[in-house]
Amino acid sequence: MHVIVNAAMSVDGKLSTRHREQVAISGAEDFDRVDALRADSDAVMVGVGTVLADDPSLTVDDRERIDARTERGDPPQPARVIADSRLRTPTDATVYDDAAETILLASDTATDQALTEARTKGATVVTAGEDRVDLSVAFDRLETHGIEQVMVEGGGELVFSLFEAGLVDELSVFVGSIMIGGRDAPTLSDGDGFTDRFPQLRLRDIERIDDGALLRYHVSGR
Ligand SMILES: NC(=O)C1=CN([C@@H]2O[C@H](COP(=O)(O)OP(=O)(O)OC[C@H]3O[C@@H](n4cnc5c(N)ncnc54)[C@H](OP(=O)(O)O)[C@@H]3O)[C@@H](O)[C@H]2O)C=CC1
Ligand SMILES: Nc1nc(O)c(N)c(N[C@@H]2O[C@H](COP(=O)(O)O)[C@@H](O)[C@H]2O)n1
Repeated sequence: MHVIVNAAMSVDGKLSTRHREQVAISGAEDFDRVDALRADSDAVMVGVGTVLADDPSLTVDDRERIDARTERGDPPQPARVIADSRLRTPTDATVYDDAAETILLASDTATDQALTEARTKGATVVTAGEDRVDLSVAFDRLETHGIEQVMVEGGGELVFSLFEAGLVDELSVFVGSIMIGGRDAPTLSDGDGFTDRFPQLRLRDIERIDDGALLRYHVSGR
């Protein structure tokens, strides 16, 4: 599995405000780059925190990119993958529309009722892990669904866990020219944080986009 994490953060490293309300940090050019990255992926993944905060669509917008996917034999849209141990994705969430396949990664804590509801809404549920989703096991199972490249869009809890598990191959982060602040505002990598064996990244390139900077890294490991 090839895993690319992509996110947009303020100059002070925040993904959104302390209210966890979505902030447009990227400009038009960066959102278009994100659309192209989605189109090149088999799946677009977020944590359930992002679904609850943003109610995202996680779909490709550009018609030509959708057509190019079908021409090469891929589904028109990448699958949407949500790390959602207890199946908290609301039944009226946009990810339950029929625009793309939706795969919920759950753990053993998901109740039978929640499993039935999610499946009734049309989602595929993949169970991995006792408490939280075991991301390594879940990714192995996604590979059996033909998913070889995943683009992860956040949020900070999920990004930390992926780095902690050594599952990230590439990171691209757009640094927008705004300051958000707030000790409780989500950052690019939250979770418990690292105290040693910090993940090592190698800067691949820097590009000016909109009024910000796109930083692209290879992840070398811990
Ligand atoms: N600027 C940007 O590019 C982006 C900004 N955002 C912002 O980030 C915020 C949401 O981020 P955040 O709250 O961190 O939420 P996340 O999207 O990272 O979701 C976190 C949740 O995922 C579930 N989860 C399941 N398995 C795991 C695992 N192994 N490791 C970690 N989490 C797991 C957990 O819930 P459970 O235990 O119930 O399963 C956890 O609470 C919002 O404010 C959103 O607007 C989000 C994405 C991109
Ligand atoms: N790349 C990027 N730039 C920003 O400024 C953002 N706020 C985000 N947020 C992510 O995009 C998702 C919304 O996707 P849809 O447009 O609804 O498909 C959101 O959930 C975050 O993951 N990303």
